[in-house]
Amino acid sequence: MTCFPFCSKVTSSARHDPEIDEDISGIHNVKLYTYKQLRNATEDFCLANKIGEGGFGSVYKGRLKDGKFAAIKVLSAESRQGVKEFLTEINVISEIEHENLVKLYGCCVEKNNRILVYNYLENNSLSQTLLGGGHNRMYFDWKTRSRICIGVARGLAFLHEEVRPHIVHRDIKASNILLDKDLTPKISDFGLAKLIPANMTHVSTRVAGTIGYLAPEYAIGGRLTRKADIYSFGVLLVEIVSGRCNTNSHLPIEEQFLLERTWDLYERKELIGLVDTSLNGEFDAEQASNFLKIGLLCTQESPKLRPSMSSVVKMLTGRMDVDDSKITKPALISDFMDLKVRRKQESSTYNTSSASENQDTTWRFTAQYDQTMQTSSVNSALSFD
Ligand SMILES: Nc1ncnc2c1ncn2[C@@H]1O[C@H](COP(=O)(O)OP(=O)(O)OP(=O)(O)O)[C@@H](O)[C@H]1O
Repeated sequence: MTCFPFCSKVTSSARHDPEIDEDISGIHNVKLYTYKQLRNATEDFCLANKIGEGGFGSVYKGRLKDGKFAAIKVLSAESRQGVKEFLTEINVISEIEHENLVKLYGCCVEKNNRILVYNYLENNSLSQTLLGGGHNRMYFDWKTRSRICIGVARGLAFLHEEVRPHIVHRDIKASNILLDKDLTPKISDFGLAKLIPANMTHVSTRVAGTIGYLAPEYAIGGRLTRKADIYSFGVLLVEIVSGRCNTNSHLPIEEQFLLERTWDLYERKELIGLVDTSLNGEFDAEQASNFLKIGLLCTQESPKLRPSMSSVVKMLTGRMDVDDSKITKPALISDFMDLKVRRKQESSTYNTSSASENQDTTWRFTAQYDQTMQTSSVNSALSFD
């Protein structure tokens, strides 16, 4: 079991650098790199080494002094909100280690620079390689897909049940699942993560996450429990089996929303028709059908009915039966209200503007939410009719 809070030791030659400001006091037990070290690692942050662009800045591939490759995420100077997430990310993942979580090597806090340094993962994100239509697209056979689903479930079960206090990730989605050289999945991007104290069943929070993956009770009520992550995982699971994004406006209307489509096929006992046709029928039909049912169990309207992540792992690995009789209709945000969301280009990764038409249909927002407010006063990028 891994426990918070962490000890407050900062390890680095940079700790005596007078230019490091008070942000450092919020950082515990993390290796600190100097800006110069990271500039050398990335050949002065040259464009050729840029491997991605996220909501909060650019990501470069670099080689550290010890010879290890690293993904170096430079927070953009304008990103005020990003600074908070920078500290969250550091404090959440610096002490935890798991095969299915991205590893943070350290960070840099110097003058205005805020930089995170991770282990470099060779095979990009699931949104690029499995769901994307660009040059990063890869073929995933059934065995690899099932291994990825189980790996992500194990990583999430670890965050939810083994770490104290429990961690809710809040942004489980295909672009936050990175793959190493063996296609082992690693959950990344802990900038929105929340710690749930042991004596609390939920925390009330400003809503953040990505539409399409967001549990309606959390999106609407701001009530955050681990079940919100389990909902997002259920959406991701169905995406991996079907090889398509949760929303695709290019499809006929009745097929645009993946969960609706899944429920429809489930009711017609035709669930297997959802499995990715690019597999050319080469998959374990019983396992694929079970995975889709687990996706439905995870996305049910009542959070209480959704299984815990450890049960999900057991079901995915065949150590627990998938009980059909427990499946109820998924919670669809569109059932609750008509959402108008200002569209923001989703984390378009560098050099992959053509990566995926499907990716364009993912929406991301961060909404201020106060429990005393009416939903109509939710501000920012999300508004309700
Ligand atoms: N550890 C890593 N190893 C290899 N590539 C990485 C790593 N971390 C990030 N990347 C690349 O950088 C891209 C951007 O990552 P980042 O986490 O900044 O944003 P995102 O998750 O794609 O988007 P958003 O910030 O909107 O959630 C990723 O899609 C991936 O291609």
